[in-house]
Amino acid sequence: MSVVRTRGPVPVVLLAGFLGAGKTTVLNHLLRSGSGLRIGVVVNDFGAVSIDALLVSGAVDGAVTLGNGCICCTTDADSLETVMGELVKPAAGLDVVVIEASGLAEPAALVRMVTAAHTDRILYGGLIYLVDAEQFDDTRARHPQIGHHIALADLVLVNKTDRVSADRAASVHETIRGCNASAAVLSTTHGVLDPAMLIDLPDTVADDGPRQLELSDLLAEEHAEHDHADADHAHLHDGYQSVDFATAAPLHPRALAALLERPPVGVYRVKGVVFFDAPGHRGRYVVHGVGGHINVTVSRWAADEQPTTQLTVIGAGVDVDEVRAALEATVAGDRSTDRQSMLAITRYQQQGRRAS
Ligand SMILES: Nc1nc2c(ncn2[C@@H]2O[C@H](COP(=O)(O)OP(=O)(O)OP(=O)(O)O)[C@@H](O)[C@H]2O)c(=O)[nH]1
Repeated sequence: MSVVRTRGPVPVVLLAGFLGAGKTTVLNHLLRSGSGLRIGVVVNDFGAVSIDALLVSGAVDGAVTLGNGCICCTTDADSLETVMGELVKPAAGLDVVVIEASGLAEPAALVRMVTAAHTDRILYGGLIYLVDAEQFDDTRARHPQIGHHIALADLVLVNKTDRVSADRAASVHETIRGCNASAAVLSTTHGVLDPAMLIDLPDTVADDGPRQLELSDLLAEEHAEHDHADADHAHLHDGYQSVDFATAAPLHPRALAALLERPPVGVYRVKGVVFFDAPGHRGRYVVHGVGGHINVTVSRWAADEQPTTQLTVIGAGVDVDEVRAALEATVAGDRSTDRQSMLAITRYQQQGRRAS
């Protein structure tokens, strides 16, 4: 499908949602969809190292990483504004900029940063909020403030509907409707979203329409409640820790599988790129662990890419030293890696198999 190029200000769309909901998957789908839309990308990760930058498709017109923690707090508004300013310059020739927030970012803070950007080249293009259909109830029970995040969204994607029954999906839609009666709510699988939605989010692009008024009300309300620092409005990332791990040494597949299958207490998310030195398995393995599901894909290393491992582990109340030790224990060292031991990892190449 081809998309008509926008003129004038460039819409900046926020893509948010809890850890592992599928934000990078959506982004990669949009980038590979062949829509003709030129998409600039800003990625932000909770950890100091941006794994998402490694996982975003190579075919990006403009990609910038904002590292060192959630954009909503640690990265200052000025650097985001500078990055957006560069991407929306006419010379960049972009039709839309998508900011993929970290899975623990506060959407309200991000919306404020984009709407406050002082340039007439930037148009706030709206908030796309993803939820993981299977994990939604549990996540919301742990983090009630997710209801406030959904309230700010223009489009809510109920992703991973392949993992739930139609009734479950309908019940998630109903809960979302209870949080936000005006947003469009769509079910998706593997983040398949029509790229045209990016420049035509419902009720977002009008400068002075009712949704804009509603948005400022919501932001003001969010701000006021935030000041009260009640439990609901603690930042999502409060209490979460991340541990980054990088090594040029190959990992041992069984040791990594053990970490993914039985992660240290509190770990919710593991993601990264992994190098094994097994015959026939020297490719670029991308591994994901999200709330008990493990998924592995393999591709070739780029010609200029040095095979190395980079992993990030994120969890609440984790013992950082224990996680670091568990990560270090995945290095193969003297252990030999044969085809047989690779089965411990390749069995998860089947989409989203549960750890067993
Ligand atoms: N079964 C299934 N798996 C999915 C779907 N969408 C994404 N995934 C998988 O979910 C895992 C996490 O996806 P990501 O796109 O990395 O999630 P994310 O929201 O960017 O993660 P963070 O940036 O860590 O918050 C990956 O293994 C994806 O392949 C889906 O619709 N169905």
